Amino acid sequence: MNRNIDYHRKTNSYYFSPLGIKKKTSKRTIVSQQGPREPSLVIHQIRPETSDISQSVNKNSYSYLYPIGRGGFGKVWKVEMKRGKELFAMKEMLKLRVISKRSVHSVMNERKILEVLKDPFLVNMHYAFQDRENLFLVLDLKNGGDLRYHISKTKKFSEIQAKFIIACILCGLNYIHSNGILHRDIKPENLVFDERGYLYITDFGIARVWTPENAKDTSGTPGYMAPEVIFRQNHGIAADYFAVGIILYELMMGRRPYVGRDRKEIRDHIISKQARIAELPVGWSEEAADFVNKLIQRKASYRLGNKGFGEVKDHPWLKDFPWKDLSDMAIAAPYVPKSQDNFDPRTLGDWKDDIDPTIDLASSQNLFIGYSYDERVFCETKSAGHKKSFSSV
Ligand SMILES: Nc1ncnc2c1ncn2[C@@H]1O[C@H](COP(=O)(O)OP(=O)(O)OP(=O)(O)O)[C@@H](O)[C@H]1O
Repeated sequence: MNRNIDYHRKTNSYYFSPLGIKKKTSKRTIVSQQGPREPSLVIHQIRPETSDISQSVNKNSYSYLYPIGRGGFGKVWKVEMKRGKELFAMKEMLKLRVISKRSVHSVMNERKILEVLKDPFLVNMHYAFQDRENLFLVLDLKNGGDLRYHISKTKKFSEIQAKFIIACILCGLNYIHSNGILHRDIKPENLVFDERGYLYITDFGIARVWTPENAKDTSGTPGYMAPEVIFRQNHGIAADYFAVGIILYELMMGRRPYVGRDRKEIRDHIISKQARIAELPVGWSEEAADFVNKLIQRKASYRLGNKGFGEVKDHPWLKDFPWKDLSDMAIAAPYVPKSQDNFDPRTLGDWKDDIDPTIDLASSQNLFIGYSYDERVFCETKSAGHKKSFSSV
């Protein structure tokens, strides 16, 4: 994995660093702008040796086994790499759909961040490439379904099960934070199990490099968003720990502490009252309730985790947790998904989305997520008229 800022002499451009793209000094517009909603494509050249992503891998390098899910832009397939027979999940994203949903920025952001992050507690990316119509990400295959699915099925978890689940999240989160990145969308939908019951963090669409000045925008999912994010204040790693507290609250109580139909209602609840666990559910310890209450502190500076993973793992609830065995994946998980119970094939029906008819097909085909076969270019789309990237956030 490349951990240095990369410099491309010919184009005078800097690319990937451990903290994302540092600086771009050269760009070349290749598609003319014909209307206010059409994309213009800006190509940034990068050196092939700066990346793990090999340009020789493409769609034909895989045998498609069957679809295992449906994302916002296309199907997710279980695939087998022809060379080596390794199994992966392949996320297929229709370029027209990505542009129509103004999500180019988040898709490219995810790809850039996954390029630099590699950890056993994340869903890692192995390859990124495209054909004329689709972008593809080849990811670790995690067959156990997401935590949202399991919460809806299981309702409440035992303390032992919840502790294991939270410990997996904390391991992944600690790795992400130690690379200077905030995930900013930790929630059950973005946590997936493998068949053994280990849990992995996925979806880096709105993750970002943390710097004190830049983390002021509001993004995330209402219900899991820390108050400082909702109120557009500067935020850091404590915002991700707040989401962990909400998840543990949910595993313990079977509901979330701050609910509402929209951001405004949730915001009103947060303003009016500090949620806390006052009554212990049967079978749960005082330490667990204290751990949750400290993580869901509204004020970030008082929140457990504000000073980092060290203080979280020193909390009495986690005091004797076998971290080394967890990171060696040597513990039998106390909650194990039943095989094949995590995916409803009916969700793979036809898309009824409206693809924006004004998007120029030829332009969309020039959207690259990996290297194009001959030019080795990496591309971002900018919205015409405004100097602003398409974005879903
Ligand atoms: N790495 C993976 N291993 C196994 N299944 C996966 C993997 N990634 C996704 N899936 C399956 O595909 C479904 C859709 O995943 P995806 O990440 O594309 O969802 P999404 O967050 O809605 O998409 P998007 O980020 O494109 O909006 C998941 O709910 C899951 O069932």
